[in-house]
Amino acid sequence: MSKTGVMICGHGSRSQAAVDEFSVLAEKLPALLPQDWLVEYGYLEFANPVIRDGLDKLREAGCDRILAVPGMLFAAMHSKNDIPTVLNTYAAKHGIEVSYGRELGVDPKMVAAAGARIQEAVEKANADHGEVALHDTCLVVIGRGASDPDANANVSKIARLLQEGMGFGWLEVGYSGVTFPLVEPCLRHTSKLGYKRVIVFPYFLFTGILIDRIYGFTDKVAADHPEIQFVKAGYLNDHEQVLATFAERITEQAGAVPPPNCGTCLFRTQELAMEDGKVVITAEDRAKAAEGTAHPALASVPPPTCVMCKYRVQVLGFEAEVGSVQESHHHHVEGQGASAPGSNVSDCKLCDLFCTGECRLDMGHHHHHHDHSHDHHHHDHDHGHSHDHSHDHGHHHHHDHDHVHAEYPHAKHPLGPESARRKG
Ligand SMILES: C[C@@]1(CC(=O)O)c2cc3[nH]c(cc4nc(cc5[nH]c(cc(n2)[C@H]1CCC(=O)O)[C@@](C)(CC(=O)O)[C@@H]5CCC(=O)O)C(CC(=O)O)=C4CCC(=O)O)c(CCC(=O)O)c3CC(=O)O
Ligand SMILES: [Co+2]
Repeated sequence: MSKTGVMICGHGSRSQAAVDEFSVLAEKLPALLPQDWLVEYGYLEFANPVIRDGLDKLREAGCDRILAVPGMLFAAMHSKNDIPTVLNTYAAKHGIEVSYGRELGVDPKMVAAAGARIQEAVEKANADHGEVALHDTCLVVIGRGASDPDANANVSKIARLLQEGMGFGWLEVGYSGVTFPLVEPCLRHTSKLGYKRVIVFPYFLFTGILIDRIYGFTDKVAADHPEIQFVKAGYLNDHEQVLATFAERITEQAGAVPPPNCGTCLFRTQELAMEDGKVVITAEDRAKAAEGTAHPALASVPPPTCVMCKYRVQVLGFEAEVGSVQESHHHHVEGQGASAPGSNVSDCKLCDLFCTGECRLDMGHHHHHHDHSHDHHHHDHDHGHSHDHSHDHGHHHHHDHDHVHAEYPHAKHPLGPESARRKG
């Protein structure tokens, strides 16, 4: 008899409160799954346990089939690159089957959960400050923001479904980082529209550094506009419809047709970071392995996750990224702990009340991914000669930058991360 393990791959944070909230959700999930399935969780960044720890526990408990899911709202860098690389590296190392599910994505259950959080905020504001009609209220949805236009566009889609479903007078969409507009410029624009009440809703799973940033900028703009009621809505957290979506993302992997899966993407070569160097799995090898199976990515009508994927097809403005190598950048910040440098704004020279992200502005593109490591390890980023020292995550063999990561095309947009720069 085969034994099934479930691996929930969370984001992780330097904020202990964020990690605590995630673990509450992960511990509620087994109740929604078949009784004989074992469930573990782990984090991609900062927090412990890391994803490998959870996989170890499942393997040691005798699971020979592992169903992994990204604890992610949308398919961007983490869902499409980091997590599938961590999982496939583990599967290759231990000769165990690890299947990979889809992101939570655009789903009516997620929209219902978001709608409930907004409704709670509206009711509380009406009770505290008197009734304001939804037609006189502007909804602002803040997404995480990524260098993946499909993920960013899906935030807009969810936002529209919320505005239209609930009947708000107007809608604006902003992002907490990477893309544009960021929270502050978004709210400054919103404040010009003449709405009496503005509901700021972070479409986020958990609290953390970014929620503090979103609420922090909201307070800042609100202080400049006493004529407008700014209402901070709660984030998704462990809403029952979020839990139901997670459960579906797990169980659907055990169905007859597997869900679209970035872990077996037939359009990209993948690099696994094994302890003794990199292992390259070419797109051709993956296609060969998929022959004769009913993998949905092979269908003439691609599944939703793949339709607008910048790695599969040319997407306006992102043409350079088709077929780029799939690999993980996150080994540097894995398991550093919730008290990793930067977790405390009081240690920061640039920020007072919350992390604005200004510290990241002058890091080079590669440093964008490797910044945390520079405080702890010394990578000299030498190209083309082999290093004879070894260090724990064993990625040094392929740190030769033999391929270039496309930079986010609008990194310098004035309403993007640049807007956090303190002028003068
Ligand atoms: C504070 C920080 C960590 C720190 O340094 O402390 C942090 C924190 C968190 N991110 C979360 C989510 C996501 N992070 C990304 C992506 C990136 N996040 C990165 C940095 C940072 N993220 C630091 C602040 C940097 C700044 O100043 O803006 C980038 C830039 C660099 C990198 O990670 O290498 C990389 C860009 C990759 C690209 O180019 O696209 C995506 C999108 C994606 O998948 O790519 C998602 C949504 C996934 C989904 O869809 O759910 C959550 C959970 C939120 C929740 O609960 O929902 C937290 C927790 C928290 O807020 O504490
Ligand atoms: Co991240």
